[in-house]
This record gives sequence, C-alpha cells and structure tokens, in this order.
Amino acid sequence: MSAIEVEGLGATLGARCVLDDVAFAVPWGSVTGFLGVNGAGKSTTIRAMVGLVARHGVVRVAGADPLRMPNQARVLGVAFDELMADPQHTTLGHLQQLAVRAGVDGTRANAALEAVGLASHEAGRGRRPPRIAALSLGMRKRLAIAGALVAGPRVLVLDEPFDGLDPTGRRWLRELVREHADRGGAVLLSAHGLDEIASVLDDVVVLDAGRVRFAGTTRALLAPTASFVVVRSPDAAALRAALEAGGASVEVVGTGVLHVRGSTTEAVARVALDRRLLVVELTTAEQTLSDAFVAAIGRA
Ligand SMILES: Nc1ncnc2c1ncn2[C@@H]1O[C@H](COP(=O)(O)OP(=O)(O)OP(=O)(O)O)[C@@H](O)[C@H]1O
Repeated sequence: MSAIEVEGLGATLGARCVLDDVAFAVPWGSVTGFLGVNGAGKSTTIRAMVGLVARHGVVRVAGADPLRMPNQARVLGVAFDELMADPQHTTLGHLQQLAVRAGVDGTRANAALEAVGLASHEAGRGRRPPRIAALSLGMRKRLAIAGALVAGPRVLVLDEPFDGLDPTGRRWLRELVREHADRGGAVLLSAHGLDEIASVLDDVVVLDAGRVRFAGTTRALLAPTASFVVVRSPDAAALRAALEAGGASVEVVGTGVLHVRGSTTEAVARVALDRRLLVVELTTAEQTLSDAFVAAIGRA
C-alpha cells in the first residue's frame, strides 16, 4: 500500500473537464514532486483529493478515502496554495483552532509555530500578537505549512510551499520534507522551481492539461538524455557538421557552444583534433529536471 493512491480521478469546473483520469501513487518514504505548467490542474487535484472540488474516481491516503476519515488532519496534512484562515486571527489562535478541530492537544500549536520559525514572530511584538492579515507572503506560507503539520500526520501534501520563502526558508523546507519522508512519512509537493527541489525528489508526477504525462522515479524522468557533452569552440559550425556526420546529435545553445548527445568528451576531442578545429572548453553536464520536464510535456 502506498501513502497516496489516486486512480481515475476526474473533476469538472464550470463546463470544463479540468482533470481527466488522473492516476499516480506516492510511496511511503518518498518526496514526490507534483509538476505542471500554470493551469495544469495541480491545485485542483489537491483540492479534489480532500473534497473541496467535486470529484469522481478513487483517492486513498494511508489506505482510506480522506472524505471518510474521522480526523483527516491526523493522517493527511495539506497546505493549500492559498492560506485558508480568518485574517483577524493570530497565528497561534489559528493553529490552536486547527488542533482542536483535529482532536489533538491545543499545545501542539506552539510546537507547529516553532517548527516553521514563526514562534518568535508571535511572541516578539509586545502586548498584541500580530493578526494573520499583517503577515508577509512568506510568513503566510510558513503558517500554511504549520497548519499541515499541527496534528502530526504521516502524509503531507504541500501546494507551492516555496512561494515567497526567502533563501534560508527554502533550504529549511527542503530539509523538512526530506526528513519527514526519511522518518517513514510521505510528501507530495507541487513547485515551479524544479532545479531547486530536484535533489530532494525521489519521484515525480508530471501533469499537463489535466492528464498525467509521467509518473515514476526522478531518475527515470532524467534518464533518456541523462548527460551530454558541452563543447565551446570558435570553429563551432565546422565542428557541429563533423560531429553530426559521425552520428551525434548536436544542439547549438549559444555563440560557439554546442550540446552534444550520443558522444563522449574523448570522441568529440578526437573529431576536433582530426579536423584541426580549436576547442576551448570540453566537459559533460547532467540534464536538469526542468529540461526533463519540458521534454516530458513535449513543449518549451
Ligand atoms: N473555480 C474555477 N472555475 C473554473 N475553472 C477553474 C476554477 N479553478 C481553476 N480552474 C481552471 O482549472 C484549470 C486548472 O487550474 P489549477 O489551479 O488546478 O492549475 P495549477 O496546475 O495548480 O496551476 P498553477 O501552477 O498556476 O497554480 C485551469 O485551467 C483553471 O483555469
């Protein structure tokens, strides 16, 4: 049994079919990236999972439909793309309310506030704690994450949690999701800054126009064109022709810079030597997650 299992998920908003036969799984111990261009349907999928959008199909989290869980927040913690909170509440008051609603001790709210780095913010403003209305974008994101954590669930679903976080916050969040999965939990994480999160992703689901284009390991997504040769030469046009004549696939990426697939640095060096073409840089590079994502959805 996976932590999250989605099968044949469909949703219609207005007259439009927004999700069509969406299927994927998030294994226990995995941080799974939920990737897609704007409007692909990531937020709708997450909302449909917990019943905020009407859906058909199967959703199981830790073996049960979230809609049938007596205390959903203890099993599945969700941080939506927008903070759903009363702007007049304090951060602590909001979390206490979520804790009580989930049937856990209200003191967990303090721990959750501490965990996301907002405790000093709550305490440090003198007599009157700040209202949610006064929080910055990054602080709202931190509070949404605290809301997901407050009842101690094993499964986290975070919708664009990096949005608005500062560089230290981004590093903190990468570590938080990695540690959560490494302790035996599971995380589904939507994000647009793909290369920044690539190192923490075990698995990837790529959604495009409401359909899953790829679901599998990050390694498998990156595999087809995993590494390539980068060569810089003032004789790039002649070198390109010689490499292509030898069967390599060559992409011109800038003045005098070629990306060569289907070859090696040594083979490229030999072609250049044979033709007496000058090479000023020769190295290999790994395909990035954003390159692989663009390839998976078939458009730039
Ligand atoms: N309330 C609504 N009524 C009608 N259509 C909607 C509604 N909410 C979203 N949509 C449409 O559903 C599609 C999927 O939107 P969704 O917000 O799920 O995409 P997303 O992948 O999360 O995008 P982003 O990366 O921009 O957050 C879009 O075409 C959007 O216009």
